[in-house]
Amino acid sequence: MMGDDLVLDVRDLRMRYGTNDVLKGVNFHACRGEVLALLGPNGAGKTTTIEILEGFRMRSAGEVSVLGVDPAHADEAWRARLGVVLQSWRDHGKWRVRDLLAHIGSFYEPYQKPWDTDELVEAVGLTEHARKRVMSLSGGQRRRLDVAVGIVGRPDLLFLDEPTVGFDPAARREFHDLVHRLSDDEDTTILLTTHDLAEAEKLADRILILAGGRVIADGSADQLSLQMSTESEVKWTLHGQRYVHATTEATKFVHDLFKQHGDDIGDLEVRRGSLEDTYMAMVVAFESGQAEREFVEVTR
Ligand SMILES: Nc1ncnc2c1ncn2[C@@H]1O[C@H](COP(=O)(O)OP(=O)(O)OP(=O)(O)O)[C@@H](O)[C@H]1O
Repeated sequence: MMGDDLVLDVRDLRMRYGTNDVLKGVNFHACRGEVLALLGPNGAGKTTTIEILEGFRMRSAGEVSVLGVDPAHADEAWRARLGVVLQSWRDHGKWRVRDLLAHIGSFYEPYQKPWDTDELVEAVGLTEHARKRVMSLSGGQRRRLDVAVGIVGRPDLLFLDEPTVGFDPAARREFHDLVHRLSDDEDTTILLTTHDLAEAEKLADRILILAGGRVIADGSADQLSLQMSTESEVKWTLHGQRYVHATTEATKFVHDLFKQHGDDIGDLEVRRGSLEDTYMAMVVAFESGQAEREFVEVTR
C-alpha cells in the first residue's frame, strides 16, 4: 500500500468518558477513494470515533492519522481538506440556499478551489430551490443542503453521519449516485455511519462493525457474508410445485438439484444472505461472547 494512499490510519484508539470505556482499542485504515461504512448498535461509539477523527474530540489513547496528520494537532489547511455532514444543524434559516453555499465555499478559496455553486446545487438536486430561504425547505431538502455544505470545499475526506435520514427513495438514489461520483471521479475517501444496512451494502467498499469498543468485523459485504457462512435462500418449482430451501452451500445445492431433476426444475432463484443477515449474525455472536474468542478481521 502506498503511504500517500493511506488517508485514515487508526491504531489502538481508546476513549473513556469518566469510568465508561467506550473505545477499547479500535484499529482500521482507509485508502484514497474508498467508501467505508461504520456500523454498530446504538451507543457503540461510532459518533465518538468520527468526532475524534474530525479533531472535534480528544482521544484518551492510541494513534490516529488523518490525511497524514494527527487531528489533535491539526491546522486550518488540514481542516479545509475535510468535509463533515453531521446528523443535523438548524442555523442559517434566513439565508437563501445558493447564497449560503457561495458564502461557505468562499472560505475554502485560500486553500483549494470550491465547487462551482450552480453545479453543486444541481449535484444535490436543489436547483429548483436555489432561491429559497433555508427555513422554508422540507426535511429532505434540508438534508440535501447539509450534504452540499459538507462537500462544497471539494474535500479529500468526507464524513457522513446518517446522511439519508428523511430522504425519499428518489433522493436516496440520487444521493447514492453522488457518493459514487465523489469516490470514483474525485477520489474522495468517504466514511459514513448508517443504520440502513441496504444502503451500506450498496455504497461501501468496506464495512466496519463496531461493538463492545472494538472493530469486530472489517471487510467487504461479500467477505463478511462468507465469514459468517450466512445462509442463502434457494427457490425453484418442480412439477408445478414451489419449493424454498435455506443453505450455506447454495452452489452445491443447486448442482445437486439439477443432477437429480434436470430440466424439470423451473423458476430458479438464489438470494444470497443480505448484509442485514450478516450484521445480525455478527452482532448476536459477539453479544453471546463468541466473537470475543474468535476475533473476526477480514481485510482486502
Ligand atoms: N460527551 C459524552 N460524555 C459522556 N458519555 C458520552 C459522551 N458522548 C457519548 N457518550 C457515551 O459514549 C457511548 C458511545 O456514544 P456514541 O454517540 O459515540 O455512539 P454511537 O455508536 O454513535 O450511537 P448511535 O448509533 O446511537 O448514534 C454511549 O454510551 C454514550 O452514552
